[in-house]
Amino acid sequence: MHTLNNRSVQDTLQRLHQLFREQFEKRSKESSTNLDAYTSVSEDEGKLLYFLADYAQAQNIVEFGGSFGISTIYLAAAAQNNGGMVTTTEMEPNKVAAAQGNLMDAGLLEYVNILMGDALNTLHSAKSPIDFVFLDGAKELYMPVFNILRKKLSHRAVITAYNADAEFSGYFMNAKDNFTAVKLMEGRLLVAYYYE
Ligand SMILES: C[S@@+](CC[C@H](N)C(=O)[O-])C[C@H]1O[C@@H](n2cnc3c(N)ncnc32)[C@H](O)[C@@H]1O
Repeated sequence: MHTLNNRSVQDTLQRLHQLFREQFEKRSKESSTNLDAYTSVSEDEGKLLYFLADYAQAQNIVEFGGSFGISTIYLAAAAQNNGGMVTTTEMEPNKVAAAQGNLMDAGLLEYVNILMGDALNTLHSAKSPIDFVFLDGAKELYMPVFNILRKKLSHRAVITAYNADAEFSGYFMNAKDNFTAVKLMEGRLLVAYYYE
């Protein structure tokens, strides 16, 4: 059975998606609020990440920007299927604590290593080879973060990035030698496939 279909995983995801929908609607009425804290992948986007990571048989998955752990749950479900682990990064301690609780509720905490702090510092400790990358932290850091990881990519790594800016997307869409890339989910999700 798919790990994603486990009762504990589904109950936790449904609770969190519902909470985020409510918080997003409430906060979007307060124009001064930074909505980043209330944004996560949607259910369809999370499922797509799960499908990709699972089908790639990814064992070593790295995430930039774990927040409260919604996307991390989808990735960790794939990691469990493949006997692997997710290394995720989050700079805000309150979010790390919340993510730990949410991953525990989903029954997936043992498949996740959370690096607390600035990913530009913490990700140097990421182990190689990396099979799957999901970038969803500060958009201007996608390229510096990717540059930390690129020497550790496995032969057929999959790189995914949420709401990447034109410069980052352009690099992958045009880097024809080693990458082939596509934008999915109305352009929100860049998926690049590395071939060494
Ligand atoms: C949009 S949220 C991530 C949402 C999450 N991926 C999901 O779908 O559930 C972006 C997160 O990246 C974190 N972040 C931004 N810059 C970071 C950095 N340099 N290092 C670590 N985390 C960072 C923020 O604190 C925030 O929680």
